[in-house]
Amino acid sequence: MLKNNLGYPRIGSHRELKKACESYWSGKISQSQLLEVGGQIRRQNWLLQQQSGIDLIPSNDFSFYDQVLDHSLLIGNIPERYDAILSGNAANNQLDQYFAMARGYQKDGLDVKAMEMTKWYDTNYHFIVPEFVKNQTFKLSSSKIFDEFSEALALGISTKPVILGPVSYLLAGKEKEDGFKRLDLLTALLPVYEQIIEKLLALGAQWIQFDEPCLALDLGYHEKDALRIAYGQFSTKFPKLKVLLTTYFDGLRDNLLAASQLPVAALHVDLVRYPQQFTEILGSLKESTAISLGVVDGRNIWKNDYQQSLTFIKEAIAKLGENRVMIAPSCSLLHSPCDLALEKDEECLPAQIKDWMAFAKQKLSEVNDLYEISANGKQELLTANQASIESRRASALIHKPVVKERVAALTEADAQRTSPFVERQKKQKSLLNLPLFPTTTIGSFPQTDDIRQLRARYKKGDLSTEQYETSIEEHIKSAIEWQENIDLDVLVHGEFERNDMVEYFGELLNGYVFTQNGWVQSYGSRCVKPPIIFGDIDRPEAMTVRWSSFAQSLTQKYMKGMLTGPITILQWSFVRDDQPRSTTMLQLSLAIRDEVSDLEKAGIKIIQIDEAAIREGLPLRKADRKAYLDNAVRSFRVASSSVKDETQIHTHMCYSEFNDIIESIAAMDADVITIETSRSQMELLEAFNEFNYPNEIGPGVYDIHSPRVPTTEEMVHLLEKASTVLPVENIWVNPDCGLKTRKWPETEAALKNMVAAAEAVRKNITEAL
Ligand SMILES: Nc1nc2c(c(=O)[nH]1)N[C@@H](CNc1ccc(C(=O)N[C@@H](CCC(=O)N[C@@H](CCC(=O)N[C@@H](CCC(=O)O)C(=O)O)C(=O)O)C(=O)O)cc1)CN2
Ligand code: MET
Ligand SMILES: [Zn+2]
Repeated sequence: MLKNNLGYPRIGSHRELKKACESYWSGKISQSQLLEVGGQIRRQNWLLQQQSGIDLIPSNDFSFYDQVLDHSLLIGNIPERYDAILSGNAANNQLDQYFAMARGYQKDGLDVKAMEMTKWYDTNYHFIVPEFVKNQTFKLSSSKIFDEFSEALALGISTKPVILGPVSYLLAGKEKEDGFKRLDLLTALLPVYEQIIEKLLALGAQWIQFDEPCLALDLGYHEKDALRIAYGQFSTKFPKLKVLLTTYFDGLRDNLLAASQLPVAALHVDLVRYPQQFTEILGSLKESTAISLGVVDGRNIWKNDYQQSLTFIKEAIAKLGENRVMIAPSCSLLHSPCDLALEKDEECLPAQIKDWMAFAKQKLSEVNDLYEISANGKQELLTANQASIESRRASALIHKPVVKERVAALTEADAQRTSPFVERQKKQKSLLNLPLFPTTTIGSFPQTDDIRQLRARYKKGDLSTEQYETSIEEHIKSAIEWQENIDLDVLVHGEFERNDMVEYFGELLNGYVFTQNGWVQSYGSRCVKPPIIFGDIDRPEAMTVRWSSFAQSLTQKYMKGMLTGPITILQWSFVRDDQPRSTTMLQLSLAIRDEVSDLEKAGIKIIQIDEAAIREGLPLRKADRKAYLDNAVRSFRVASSSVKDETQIHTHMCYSEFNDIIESIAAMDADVITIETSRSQMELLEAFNEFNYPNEIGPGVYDIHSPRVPTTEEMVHLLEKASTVLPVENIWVNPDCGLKTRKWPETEAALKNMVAAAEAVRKNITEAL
């Protein structure tokens, strides 16, 4: 029985990789220093996994930015526009070209945009979307996967290289030209995979892990056929190769036969997300195929219930024999924080609650424990585990009857604004009196080192509350003056008091605990520290009113109140697994609803409730979507419907492919929605157009994930494009998302250009009339 791990967090337990990458990008360290940090992290991870008793230790799960982008380089899928990065006198090499693809490049007389980025399945991890053209060719173009295998081997560890499977890779990308389908490229792609396999086998690899998470999606005949062709071909050409095929994030369901009949040495399944089909899977495996049991949750932080996992392990052994069973986490541990042992602050995380948890490092031990219990009869490990599980189950900390009663008492009327949108719009237009194409931003302004240090010093106790709040007020004051100067129409306070749009609220709500070091990669060097919901949620006191009313008191212009909505708070927290997500979401809705009412009472006329993560939380399988969307819409409406008609409710969503959920977006009935659209050149608006989306929309006119400054002309162009599909009186002008990750100089330049673009478009329209 092998102990298998699919992937380990690569950020380093103190975010060493983040710090090194950002230092390299700003010219503070050399490339060789950056490479050295990468090497140290890999070494530590491999040794840790070895010490934890893992047999199948992954390599090539490390990445300086994103593993999908690494894969595009591996197979030589580099869009032509990035060729320029390597030529000329800039002395760039492949790593710089790689970062240019991820982040854009605007120096040495070059101006190249970043590639599109989007969410990886239903996670908060973002990948760089592969681009495909009609006569796409592929060519082995990076040695990373081989170098890392050799590097581990030099440490005495024979790893299992991890590679994104050809079908999931093709499906993750986008056609950039008409006249072909990306799956047609399989034939051109497979020879490069074969070269990779051949080289890895020559280096001594035994197992190769092929990730095919697309098996968790609704697949048609062509996709299943592509899997059959690819893995059929690998097994024919490489009889010695041991393929470990993985699927995760949902069950196989109707893809069971498509997966179980593939000629692979082992099939990994996610038994946390979808235990229902387990017996059926065991019964349908080919005789030569082993099963890797994904029993330890790679997506949440709760301690594994050994008793429950052991039932799977026992059943698998009984049916297949020990040699055909592996124990594993459900998916790559990329999505887990690194090490629970680093949490030492009882105020953030009380010992009693900490005892219920496991982070990546602890999850490796859990895999090992499960092995020790089932193979070596170490019952004491089971006894200790069951004591923790039982203490959580029976804990009085978790349950608050008043909260449960309030959720149970919610009515239809609680989820309903007073008047329909058309009437609200009239009242709002006459009250707010904004120009056509009103300009605004999404909420946050740059989180400078200054502000982070301020927060860090306050947390440490080096600053008094008064000193801290005075400094935050100064930041707000100068942000408001600054926005008035560049002549934005609707202002924001800048979110300087927030570490993160979800963590901040988690810290202010009951029912949450949080960590000091529980970082998880979101994209590139950006990490999040999801707060943890362990019990029933309520709001002890107003959370944002103090800052919003202070900000509003400084200006005649309208200030947007700024909240994170229930769907997003839930999606970006680690959630309890002892009640349905929809129940927790409604508890959050009520907390936000009370905050909305308090903001309105304090005189705030525009309130934005961010639902950045609505699309990300959408179930991967169509069959599950309606229930999710109904709950999500209801939750948003409960959060937003207490206000009078004149109060304008905004929402904001990022990375959204809305085509399939546009009805639900409309059903949320926000007066204004701001969305990400710029990297996809407003493609998205077609869905709003086709559906005749009635409410107001701010299609983002520039990409904030890149430091590149957009020109006025390109934003005018995007706004004109938007005007052809949307009624002009419904269009707002704003960036794609918040500006917290940007620096002030580029923010200033970009927003000035944006205001100029709005003015130009207004002028064109007036002249045309
Ligand atoms: N939860 C969440 N998910 C999201 C987003 C989001 O905003 N939040 N946005 C979308 C894109 N994803 C993003 C994810 C992270 C960040 C981001 O900026 N993260 C920050 C960390 C934010 C944070 O919590 N900062 C804390 C802690 C800061 C810190 O690093 N402190 C230093 C000490 C202070 C210093 O001297 O710098 C330390 O602990 O070492 C704070 O500001 O208070 C980062 O990686 O740099 C941005 C976008 C989608 N998903
Ligand atoms: N109000 C938030 C901000 O501007 C919304 C971000 S969505 C990831 O940062
Ligand atoms: Zn956003």
